[in-house]
Amino acid sequence: MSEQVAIDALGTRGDGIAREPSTVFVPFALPGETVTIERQGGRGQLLSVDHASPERRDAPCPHFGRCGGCDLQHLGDRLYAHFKRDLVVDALAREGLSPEVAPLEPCAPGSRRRAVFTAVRAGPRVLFGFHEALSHRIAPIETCLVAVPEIVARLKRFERLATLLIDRKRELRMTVTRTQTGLDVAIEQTAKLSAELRQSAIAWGAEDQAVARLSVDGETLIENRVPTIDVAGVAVPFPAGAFLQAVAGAENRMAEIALAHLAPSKAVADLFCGFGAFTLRLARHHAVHAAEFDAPALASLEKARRAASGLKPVTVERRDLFRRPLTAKELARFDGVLFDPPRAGAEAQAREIAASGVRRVAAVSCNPVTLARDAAILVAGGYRLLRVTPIDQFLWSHHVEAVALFER
Ligand SMILES: C[S@@+](CC[C@H](N)C(=O)[O-])C[C@H]1O[C@@H](n2cnc3c(N)ncnc32)[C@H](O)[C@@H]1O
Repeated sequence: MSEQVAIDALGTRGDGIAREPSTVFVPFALPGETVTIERQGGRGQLLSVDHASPERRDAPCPHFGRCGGCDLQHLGDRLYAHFKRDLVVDALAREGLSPEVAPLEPCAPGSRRRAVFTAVRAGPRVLFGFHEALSHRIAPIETCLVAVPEIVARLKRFERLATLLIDRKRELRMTVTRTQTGLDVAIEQTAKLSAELRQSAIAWGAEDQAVARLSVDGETLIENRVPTIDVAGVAVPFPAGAFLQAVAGAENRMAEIALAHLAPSKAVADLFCGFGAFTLRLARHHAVHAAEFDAPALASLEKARRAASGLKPVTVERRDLFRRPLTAKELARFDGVLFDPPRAGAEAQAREIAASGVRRVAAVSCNPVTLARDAAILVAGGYRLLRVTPIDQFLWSHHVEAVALFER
């Protein structure tokens, strides 16, 4: 049965929230709007917008509403920037922190250099695209407004490859990354490749010189060029499937902010360093110790470090920083720390930093909730939280990056 409700807030996933007659989350509805919905438990399916907010705009992408990649295209610029900044402000406030929070640093459409596609069988057809929001269903796509043009221009080709290689029972995952030397295409969960399929996949990779490498379940089928990522003038070999900041411009801004803060430091620890996106930038000015769990990422960093010239000393360490964080005692030889953990944050590591004497700390995070928790640990340990900058690395999604700067 349909009902009309008044939306009075946005939830952390960007859904409209109506509180009367009882709380319901309504995707694609905005505060100030009156909408007609059909309730399905605590969620409401939007049937019509009866009174629209002046902050509403037409979504630019034809797949908006079905494709789960972008859920905020209907927000006007002002509301969008406030919403994302507030994700950070509110998470910090819940931990009792109220530092200066800068305005949201914007992100341009067509700048995401990595896309993860899924293909599934639907009867005789193969659906290729992105997951729908909160669903296992796939929304087929003809275009994408957030990915870089080199990726968007080849959607049909990627679909062709996925259709060729998809297993009978499992869904196929394809991660496409634009590197400095071309596209890295990494496929997971394929059928066991027959000699014929293997040849077809290799031919697919050979016929498009924009493809640097094609790998299937970790095995390189064709490498036209070694995929590399440029970090501060150093070409780092890109391990298939390794973590990469999604937008180069966002990575640059995060690095700029963190490096400016750490500039007076002599020796810096870069924790959760990946293949060295911050390590190699830091190493232009400081001795750096880089720690990370992912062995291929560390091997790439090590290779790049050896080949580079003009760097200060860099040491790398494979270490599980959740179980075995650098201890306060080990941190005594550093006067700066940068940490950039996965979404779960760096609770154990934050406790050791809080107990250390390290002068300056920069925290980079893709999750405001765990960032706030870790920030509260540092503040309880005597650090001042100087400033937090939200960065829009994930355009039109409800995700936001942030860089937080601490000092003692
Ligand atoms: C958000 S990424 C940041 C990587 C790098 N700083 C960059 O900007 O490219 C988080 C990194 O933490 C690493 N990681 C995840 N769990 C870890 C753990 N328990 N110990 C150490 N590193 C871990 C991941 O492999 C990944 O490289």
